[in-house]
Amino acid sequence: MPEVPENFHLVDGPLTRHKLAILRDERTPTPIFRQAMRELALIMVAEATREMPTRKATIRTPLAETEVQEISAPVCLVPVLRAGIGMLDGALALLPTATVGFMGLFRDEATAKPVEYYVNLPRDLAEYLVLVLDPMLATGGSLSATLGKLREEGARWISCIHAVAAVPGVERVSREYPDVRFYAAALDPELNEDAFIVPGLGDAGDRLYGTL
Ligand SMILES: O=P(O)(O)OC[C@H]1O[C@H](OP(=O)(O)OP(=O)(O)O)[C@H](O)[C@@H]1O
Ligand SMILES: O=c1cc[nH]c(=O)[nH]1
Ligand SMILES: [Mg+2]
Repeated sequence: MPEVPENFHLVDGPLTRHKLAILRDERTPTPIFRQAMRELALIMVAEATREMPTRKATIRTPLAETEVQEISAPVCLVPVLRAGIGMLDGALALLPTATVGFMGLFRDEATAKPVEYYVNLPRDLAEYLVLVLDPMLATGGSLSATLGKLREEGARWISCIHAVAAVPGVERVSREYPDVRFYAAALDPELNEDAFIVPGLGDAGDRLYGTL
């Protein structure tokens, strides 16, 4: 395992490994791939919420008054289109009251640089705990652009959730955004000449939506 930055968290266990095995397998058909991505998102989101700030509240159970803890701010989920949508349903299963913002980017095939085509974020982003959803972190270009936009819009507390991250991308975004937390179920060593993650799982958007 390469040395990882402090703000990168590998979410590793039998269940994430099992889901990843399904996602990585080139024989996995689209509906099963989509289901495994949703399930992996559930696990990853549960892990990322562990660092969310909480506040005390007093409530009554049917028996007595007691002190409880609540997540202290509203949550905004930001899937990076298209592939991030594959994690949205799983995230909403755990955080059903979350607001959803959208970041539309695709990588130019020739340059691997992100091209922005749609942004729709809530006003007052500073008020939210922001969870970015994108299955793949390759060169880090798309995530860097996303984080730049979120900061511009005022976001302060941000965590990012990925299925597979590659070392070059993790090094880039963790250096550029040391106060953001990054979670992935796998950390893959390298990119190929087309900037695809190796071994990776291929093009996550194409595999989710059958556009191979
Ligand atoms: O770290 P990077 O090198 O920027 O690569 C990662 C990006 O590439 C993929 O999106 P893609 O451009 O394939 O768009 P899609 O989701 O619409 O398929 C992926 O979902 C990330 O957003
Ligand atoms: O390996 C990769 C790299 C970028 N985007 C993907 O979907 N897969
Ligand atoms: Mg794609």
